[in-house]
Amino acid sequence: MADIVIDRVVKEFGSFRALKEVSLNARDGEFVALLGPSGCGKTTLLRIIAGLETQNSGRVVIGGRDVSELPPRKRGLAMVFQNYAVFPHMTVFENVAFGLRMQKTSEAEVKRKVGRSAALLHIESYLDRYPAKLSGGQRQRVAVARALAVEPAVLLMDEPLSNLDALLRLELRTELKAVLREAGTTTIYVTHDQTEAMGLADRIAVMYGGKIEQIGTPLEVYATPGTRFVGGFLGSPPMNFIRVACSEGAARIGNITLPCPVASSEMEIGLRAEDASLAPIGSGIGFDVRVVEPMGSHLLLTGSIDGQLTRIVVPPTAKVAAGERVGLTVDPSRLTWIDGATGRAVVRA
Ligand SMILES: Nc1ncnc2c1ncn2[C@@H]1O[C@H](COP(=O)(O)OP(=O)(O)OP(=O)(O)O)[C@@H](O)[C@H]1O
Repeated sequence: MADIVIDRVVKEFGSFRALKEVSLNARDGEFVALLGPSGCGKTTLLRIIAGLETQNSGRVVIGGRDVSELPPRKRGLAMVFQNYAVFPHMTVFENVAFGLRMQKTSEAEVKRKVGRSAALLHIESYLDRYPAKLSGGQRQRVAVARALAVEPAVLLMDEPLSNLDALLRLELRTELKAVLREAGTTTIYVTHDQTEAMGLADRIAVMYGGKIEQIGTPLEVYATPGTRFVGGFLGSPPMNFIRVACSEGAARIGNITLPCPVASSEMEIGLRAEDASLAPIGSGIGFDVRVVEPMGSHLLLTGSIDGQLTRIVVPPTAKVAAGERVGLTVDPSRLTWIDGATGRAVVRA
């Protein structure tokens, strides 16, 4: 069993608190993505799990063993970082074999495990080459193959795909997911790329300002954000937030009335761009279209509801022009109600 428990970890750099009592559990074999904007503490948390950084307080427990005081090599984990750290003076074979040789694995076993790992990452055909003769994507595959060759119970990855071009990133992402699922490796993966986190992870921990804002499956964090930050960080375009006042159990938005979950003068309605559709002429919430962008699979409409910036997506064949006022229909059950004062989603009673 290689579950990971991060228990109330605090990290300070001088007087700056980079991690504020962060707790997180990853189950055996689970893939957890740490997602958040630059500076939110993702890398610091990963480095603490790895043992490359020491926390001020809190514990890291891997597979039931408290590793908080152990050096990295004694924690039973493998790591892959973004600047593909392959050794230039070693062939691809020797690079992949590196961890196995450190463990004094027999030659026959080295051959078998390198072969298996290389096959998983599709690098068998260049095992004899040196890294200088490889593309960035191939080098990154070598780094991942090396990490997997030792069959780690826990794999830590920090933006491992960020140096690759978009197509290669997509290809390697898909492979990584399949390979890690097959191997049953518990993985913690740092990224600021929401598509990567959504595509790869069993659960996403969304971080902000040294804290975990929310943790859940990709669908949970996307469809039911717990805070304004999470709703705004996930999704492209991000969730819309429209300020409304709730009185006597109802809020007015555009020219329609919606039932309010709580009585508060300061509420925001979180509306996903794809959760609004065009209403028959003369009905729905008034939406003033300012810009129409044809994106191929859909039209992105930027405009305003009650003077507040709103972006929605509609089918590519929709007849909408900039400067028009159209009506929108929304499904009230898909709206997120945010308390404007706290930024937290309101759970309906
Ligand atoms: N060695 C250090 N000394 C001082 N401050 C640090 C140190 N390492 C990180 N920090 C600060 O801690 C905060 C968190 O940094 P961290 O690298 O964990 O963020 P991140 O979420 O991984 O960001 P990015 O995506 O940009 O790598 C940042 O404000 C950073 O400036």
